[in-house]
Amino acid sequence: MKVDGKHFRSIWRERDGWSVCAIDQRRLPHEFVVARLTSCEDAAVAIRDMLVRGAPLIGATAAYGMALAMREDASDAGLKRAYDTLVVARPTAINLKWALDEMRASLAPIDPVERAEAAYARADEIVEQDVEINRGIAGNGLKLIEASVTRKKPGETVNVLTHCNAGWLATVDWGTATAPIYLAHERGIKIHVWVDETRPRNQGASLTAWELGHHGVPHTVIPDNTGGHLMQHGMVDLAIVGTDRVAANGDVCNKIGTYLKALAAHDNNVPFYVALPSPTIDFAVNDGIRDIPIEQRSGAEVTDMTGRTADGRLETVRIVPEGSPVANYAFDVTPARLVTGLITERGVLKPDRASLAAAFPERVAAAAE
Ligand SMILES: CSC[C@H]1O[C@H](OP(=O)(O)O)[C@H](O)[C@@H]1O
Repeated sequence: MKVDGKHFRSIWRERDGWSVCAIDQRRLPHEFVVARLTSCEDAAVAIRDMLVRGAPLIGATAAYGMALAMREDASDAGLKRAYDTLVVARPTAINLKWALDEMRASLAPIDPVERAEAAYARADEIVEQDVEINRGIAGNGLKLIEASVTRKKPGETVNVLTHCNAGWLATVDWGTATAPIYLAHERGIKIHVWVDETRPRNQGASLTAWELGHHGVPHTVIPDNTGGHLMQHGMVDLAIVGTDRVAANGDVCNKIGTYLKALAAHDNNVPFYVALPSPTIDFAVNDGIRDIPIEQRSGAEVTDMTGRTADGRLETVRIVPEGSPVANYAFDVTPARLVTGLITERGVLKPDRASLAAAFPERVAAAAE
């Protein structure tokens, strides 16, 4: 999307034709730094350390990681080593394994001498497919925002709450949860976004607020615990969040705290939507709460905060007493019963197995192979 009028994507192939550029999201919102990935290991570290993050972008980065690997060693052993290196970079977003499976399916059957070129071509397809899918999510989600407009007085603003960052920074472009928001904004609909800061890494405060602000979308950053109060007082017309993995039964895995927002939305009759591209559906998992692996990250993400001092320096400070144990669960799972609908590129679906299978039969078949 736009950064002060200039179009950007979150990841792209450098002009040299082989290295890969990605916005270093650990540096935002204070610095806009573009990192250059030149090896499979670079891609794996970028995913693990959250230089790039967000399920679809993790998948795109892994796809280019496989292409970088094929430049280094296109043998069968090299292909396996690259897959095994990248697939363990983070455990929860299914897009990582989906992208690697797609790359391996394209590369394993062909002559190793052809693999590097084929890998870049397939990775480019995955990148462009993400953008097209997210445009579809935008159009399908827009209908929900337009329905909200009809329920309000003329000229009133539609207030959307979102959690974490499921914006263009979490994908190649457009985002998932933010795609309908950007399209509504472009169509002149008066829209405002309540942005959950999303402790501990503050993807909302640091990334969602940054991208909405630089694209000109009205928004307000709120502490994570504010959403319930806003919903009780009719200040949220709908919630739209992203997801890292949707189980076949419609359970939704997303950033920690999503479940609590869904509970508040259910208690206040606020529509709670989840936006996702079909590669985020895991038809191999039938019970999200039981079977989706929840990443636990370093306690330093909880004990420390990084910010800009009054004189412009970036400083990291400790906010938890030395010696106090911390727990850092990066995701939780919202049961399907709390989800109003799943906004996909093929429409807004009920969060259940039959609806998901009917919309994406090819994904069901692939999971059964
Ligand atoms: C469109 S996927 C966005 C999804 O990914 C985020 O997790 P992380 O920042 O740890 O990669 C969060 O769960 C978002 O909803």
